Amino acid sequence: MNESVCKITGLTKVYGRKKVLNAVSLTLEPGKIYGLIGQNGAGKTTLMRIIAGLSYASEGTLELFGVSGEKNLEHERQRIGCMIEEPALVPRMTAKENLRFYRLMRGVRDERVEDDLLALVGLRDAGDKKVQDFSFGMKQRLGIAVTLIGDPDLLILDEPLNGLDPVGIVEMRNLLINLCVERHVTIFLSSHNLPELYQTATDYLIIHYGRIKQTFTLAELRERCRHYLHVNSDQPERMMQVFAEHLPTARCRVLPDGSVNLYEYPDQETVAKLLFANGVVVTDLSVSGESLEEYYVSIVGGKNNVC
Ligand SMILES: Nc1ncnc2c1ncn2[C@@H]1O[C@H](COP(=O)(O)OP(=O)(O)OP(=O)(O)O)[C@@H](O)[C@H]1O
Repeated sequence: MNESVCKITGLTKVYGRKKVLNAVSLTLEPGKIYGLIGQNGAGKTTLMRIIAGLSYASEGTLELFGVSGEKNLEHERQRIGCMIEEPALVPRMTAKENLRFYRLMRGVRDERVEDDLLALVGLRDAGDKKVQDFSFGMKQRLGIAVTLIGDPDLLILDEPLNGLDPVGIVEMRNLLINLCVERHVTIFLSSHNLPELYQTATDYLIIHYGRIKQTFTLAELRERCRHYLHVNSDQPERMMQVFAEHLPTARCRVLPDGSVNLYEYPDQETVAKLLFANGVVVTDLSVSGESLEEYYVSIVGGKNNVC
């Protein structure tokens, strides 16, 4: 079945006079891990809360598993597991008691899920330990186990990597990939840890000031990140003038040392000839690749971006 897991059209959320989500449209397809990227306050949590039914849109439509309408959505949301901000765990209860509590709340009869889920998130030996004695990473993993009660088809995780140490991050990555590959869970997660997201997600969405600025797959990211032209010269300011005059549509990023990464440039030779013809001595002209982090900055702009 090829039905989308989530389809959003023209979604807007207004708080007071502020539009925190602005005409957001996106589709989440089954079997993928979507990484939602955006700076603080971009609207990531708000978007996730609306999909999860914890908040309502001011405008726009939301479809889950092919159905829309609030009444139907309420039913379909049983197929969603979500952890938005800190996992809601009861510190004085053990891990197993927490799972039991949520299992009963969700009306799942089979108590074997408690042990199964503890094993799945790597907490098999910590089931009888009180959550107040858990490390942060253990709480995050137990939080994920809670979201998996009821065998969800869509998992929404807001900053699940926050506060994890390097080992915890790798464990979380393996867990998420395993859930997607083995259990066919679609995952929608947000994170500021872009190097990690690069290794975990299959698809990306960049949200900027409440708007979806770009969506792309990992393959597209690799393709786009493969080439940019790094140009250095002995006259950085003159070089920028030449680019502004002759390559007005080229995207570029100025690095702190005055060198420039050019994206979507005509071709290497044209750029070299252009600079030469305008009396700029080029000291470096090389094609390189970039990271997700650099790509993100080139899309949303940073203080070093001038065009
Ligand atoms: N209940 C609320 N009332 C008023 N404004 C809100 C409310 N919730 C969020 N906002 C505002 O909406 C904007 C988006 O917030 P949101 O938490 O969705 O951003 P975010 O991308 O998740 O940021 P972060 O990376 O810091 O978690 C922010 O400007 C925030 O102040």
